[in-house]
Parts: sequence; structure tokens; C-alpha cells
Amino acid sequence: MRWPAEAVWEAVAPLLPGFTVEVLPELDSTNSELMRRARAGRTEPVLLVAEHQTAGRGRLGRSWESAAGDSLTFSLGLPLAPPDWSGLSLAVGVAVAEALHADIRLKWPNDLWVDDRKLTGILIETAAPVDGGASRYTIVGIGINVAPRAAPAIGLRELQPDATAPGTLLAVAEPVVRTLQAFEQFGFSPFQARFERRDALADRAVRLSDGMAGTAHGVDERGALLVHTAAGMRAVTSAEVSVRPA
Ligand SMILES: O=C(O)CCCC[C@@H]1SC[C@@H]2NC(=O)N[C@@H]21
Repeated sequence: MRWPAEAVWEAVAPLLPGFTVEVLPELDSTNSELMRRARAGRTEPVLLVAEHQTAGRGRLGRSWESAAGDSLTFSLGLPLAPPDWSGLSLAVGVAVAEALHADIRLKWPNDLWVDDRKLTGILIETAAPVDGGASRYTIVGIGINVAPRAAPAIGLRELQPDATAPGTLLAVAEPVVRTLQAFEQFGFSPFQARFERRDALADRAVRLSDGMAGTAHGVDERGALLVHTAAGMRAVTSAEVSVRPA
């Protein structure tokens, strides 16, 4: 199904004052496109949506696969200068989850899960400081599965049978922008309790990519994952975390 691009533009643009809104039929990756533009000096606030990505990217060099029409793939680009960057992807996850459904959980640090199946991935990248100042051009890429997907993924339609990619964009775009603005001012701490209400790892046995095992106990005020290990409580700021089978 093709997007009603003009209608989407007309509905979303008024929600995002100061942003240019673009809905394109195909791109390699919305994140890659905004990074190319930033490197060419174009650092204005943009919402860029691709109906289809030919080379969608995930974290850690992974790819983000989606067929046309079965997912929502977009990036927001804007200059940001928060006093502390830690926890940004968690705050964005809170905004997306709260905008979509009560049953969505947050899997530290970047994923949204339903019943331990991945619904959404978030890829945040930043370009060089804007005009040599404190702001960095920040590209927040979000991929949301909409059509039902085989495990280990899941589609939003399994929670909301009438979900569509354009409707999902309308639901999440403004909350994510408001979150980025709040994060720039206040950092992660206002999002800590909201994250913990949806924490998919809370009180679960986890394994970190460095081999350490323990039990997850929420996040601290900077968004670090707290893991109780044999060596004591660790505040984990960068690692892959997997749930250990019970
Ligand atoms: O799960 C992950 O590792 C993150 C996936 C992020 C995918 C989105 S889709 C829109 C934007 N463009 C990309 O190439 N990636 C992000």
C-alpha cells in the first residue's frame, strides 16, 4: 500500500512547528540521508519519513529489515545541546511506548518489546557540532513494525488491529519531539520513573555482553542499567543485555 504522502504531510506538519516534514517513497536509510545532509551543512529540524528503506540500519552495524507498507521508518533531525546526553534513547523509548500502547515494555537501552518480542528499534546518531557551538545535529531514527511479524519480532497490529504506518506516525511524532525538547533542558531524570514503569528487564535474570550475569534492578537517574551481580551492584552504561532463561 502506498502512503497518502500529501495527506500525511498535511496532518503531521502542523504538529511540528519549526520542522520541515518530508515523506519519500524510498531511501536507503532515513538516518543515513540526514547524516549526509548534516555533513553538507544542512542542520535544520527535519522529520524525514521513508515508505521503504533499501538499507535500513540498526545498532551495532546490524540492518533493519522492513518491506514497504509493513512498518514505519522515520528519523527526526535537529540540533540539540543537552547538559548530559546519557539516557537519550531511553527517553525516546518512553515517548514512543506511551504514545502507542499500555502493553509496550522498554528493553534497555533502545528497544520496545511486547511479550519479549521486538516491536521497535531506535538508532540515535549525532553529527559534528553545529556552527562550532555546543549543539550537535542529532538524528533520532525509529523503526516500528506495524504488520504482524514472525517471532522474535512483533507488529503493532497484533495489539491494535487497525494500526497503520501513517496513523502511527501521527501518534508518535509530536510526543517524540516534545521529549527531545524536554531532554535538552532537563536530561534523563524526569523520565526515570516513566521508564521503570515499563521496564522489560525489571527483576529478571540477565546476561551482559561482557559475560557478567546478574539481576536487573531498574535504571539510575542517568539511565544506566542497574544490575545486581555476584560482585555487587553495577551501573551499566554500554553493553548488550539479554534475558537469561528462567
Ligand atoms: O533496533 C535497532 O538496532 C535500531 C533500528 C532503527 C531502525 C530505524 S528505521 C528509521 C531509521 N533509519 C535507519 O536506517 N534506521 C533507523
